[in-house]
Amino acid sequence: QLYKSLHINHYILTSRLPKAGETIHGHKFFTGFGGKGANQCVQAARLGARTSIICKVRIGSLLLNAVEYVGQTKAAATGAASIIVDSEGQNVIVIVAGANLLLDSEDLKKANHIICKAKVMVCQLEITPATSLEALKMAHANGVKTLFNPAPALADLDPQFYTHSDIFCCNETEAEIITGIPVGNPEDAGKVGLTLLERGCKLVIVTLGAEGCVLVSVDERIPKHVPTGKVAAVDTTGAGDSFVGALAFYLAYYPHLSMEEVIKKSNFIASVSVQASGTQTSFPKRKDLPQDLF
Ligand SMILES: Nc1ncnc2c1ncn2[C@@H]1O[C@H](COP(=O)(O)OP(=O)(O)OP(=O)(O)O)[C@@H](O)[C@H]1O
Ligand SMILES: [K+]
Repeated sequence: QLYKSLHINHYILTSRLPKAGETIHGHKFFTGFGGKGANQCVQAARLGARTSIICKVRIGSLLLNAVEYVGQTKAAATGAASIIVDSEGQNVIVIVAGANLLLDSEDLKKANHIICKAKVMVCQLEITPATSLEALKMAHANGVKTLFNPAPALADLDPQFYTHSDIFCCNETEAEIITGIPVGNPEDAGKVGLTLLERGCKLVIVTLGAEGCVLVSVDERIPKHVPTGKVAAVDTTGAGDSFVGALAFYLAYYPHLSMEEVIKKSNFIASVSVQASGTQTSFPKRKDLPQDLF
């Protein structure tokens, strides 16, 4: 399984968010790895998947095990995000994509052997869209299943993303930016799914937070709402990445499960992540989950 994009996150916890021009004291600072690609990769790995990430960082900035292809550059800093969270769980985030945006065709060529032998490739939009698209095409040409998560969303997404994604998985906000259809319930999500099928998608999943997901595909054009169990959410940050990582894990290791079953299991795993704080810190490990998921 393959993923893209990596950030170093700097977290600051404060009692409230600062106003423009204001300096306040925070009570905690810590760093962690982030980036949608890295988060999704971590969730899949915690379920037992063998994963690789293709990314670019500043030369000498960090060494990662579990990373099979790391391009290095002097031209930009490693991607970074500053995340300030107040006592109510509200946050403000600034991301500097940095070296992630320098991942290019040359890097993909060097990683070709990894791409060809993957069962599933997962792409997001935290690297240059053209590079993501090229990676999807390379995977597709080699019979690798492609899972595309158009995050952060772009209004003018290249239409080739639709045809080169075996599975197109977005949340409500991304669905609205991409299709112009505001999503507030499963019915709206169904409309998004049908619109994306018209644009060339084969299978669309729209995630709906506590409502679970809606699934639409060329084989089953009637939108199917797959609800998730009720849980006491403490921090939903990272739920989307936990879901996508779980989805990739099941697609690679349980290819004969029905899509509905795969989504039910992925819903469950993401619902565990919302019951703990943080992003990667909240992603469950296989040994701590009910074994009938595997
Ligand atoms: N409150 C919740 N209760 C149970 N499951 C949840 C909840 N919120 C999210 N989930 C699970 O996580 C999946 C993804 O959530 P969501 O649609 O909110 O993604 P997202 O907006 O990309 O997440 P985020 O931006 O918070 O990381 C949902 O489909 C569901 O399975
Ligand atoms: K969480």
